[in-house]
Amino acid sequence: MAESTDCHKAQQDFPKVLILKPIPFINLVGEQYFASNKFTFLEAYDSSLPLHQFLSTHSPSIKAILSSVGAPPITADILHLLPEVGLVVTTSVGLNQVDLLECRRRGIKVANAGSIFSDDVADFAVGLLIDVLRKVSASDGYVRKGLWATKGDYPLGSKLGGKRIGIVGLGNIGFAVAKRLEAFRCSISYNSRKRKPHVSYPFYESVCELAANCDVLVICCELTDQTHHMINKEVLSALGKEGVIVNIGRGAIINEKEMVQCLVQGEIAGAGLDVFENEPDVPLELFAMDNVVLSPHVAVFTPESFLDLRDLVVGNLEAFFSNKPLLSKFRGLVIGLSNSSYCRLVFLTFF
Ligand SMILES: O=CC(=O)O
Repeated sequence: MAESTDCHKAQQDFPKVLILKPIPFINLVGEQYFASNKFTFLEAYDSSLPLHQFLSTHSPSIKAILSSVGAPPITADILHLLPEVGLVVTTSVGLNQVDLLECRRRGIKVANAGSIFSDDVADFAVGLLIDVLRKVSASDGYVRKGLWATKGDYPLGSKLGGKRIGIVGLGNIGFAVAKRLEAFRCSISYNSRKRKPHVSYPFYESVCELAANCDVLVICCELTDQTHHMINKEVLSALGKEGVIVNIGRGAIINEKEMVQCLVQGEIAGAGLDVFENEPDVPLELFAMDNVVLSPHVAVFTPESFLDLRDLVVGNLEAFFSNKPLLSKFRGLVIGLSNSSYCRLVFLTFF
């Protein structure tokens, strides 16, 4: 009895890691998956208290935050209520839900999911593209509705091989998409914040110019103030009537209203979309289009990648609570691949 009381007390003394919203797909592995004997989680979403009150009540014990896609943003206001926080770790690659500048100002370290999901996301991007070009989902629907027997052949799709692919954001994921599409004999060019010195693919400084010289745009960049609505009517018109857009980045990188208009008016040929501006809401017009393939923000990972995610997230938290550097594996990738998120991570963890 005394032992269990001691154990309970020890747990109460553990530093707390705040979670604002359940981690996506946590049901695949169970809540205990990220457990450790170095910290305990504090789940704000289980409390009946209003968030601000909850945070103020627990603020002295909250030393870190675990965030994820779709979780409430980690804003300057939230951080202001949590002066003891020294680390924000995310299960996502994207860090758009975290106020990075405020973290830097407060000396808070930030760690994302690094390259763990790059292969999964890249596979999915290629899958979406093949689906749009070769009408896989659309012809599946045709067969299921019994239309093959009554209406005859379904229109043929377009060949992937030989297509000119424009990668927007040549980070880890962009590279993985490019490598896969090279194997399909596509030609690759890219737009990024800066030309990559060791990359031989043609670089376009303007995304509009890239679009004008490509058949397909694959959006792989981060959502930032600079990339918000970067893909607009002008870019889509430059892509042209035969052009296809694939988005596995973030919905708001595309001006969704203008993209829908372009699709309705046949100003581009099709789209493969895993992300949307106001998830889980998807513009209704898209539902009726068989040149558009839709998925519910699932490109990101597979159950197989969860194990690596656990090692990285728990490893980063344990390292932080043991006053050790965040996982070195992570930094190595950062420097080698110069993905923009990683560069930020290096910046934030080395200041
Ligand atoms: O979209 C998913 C992620 O950023 O991990």
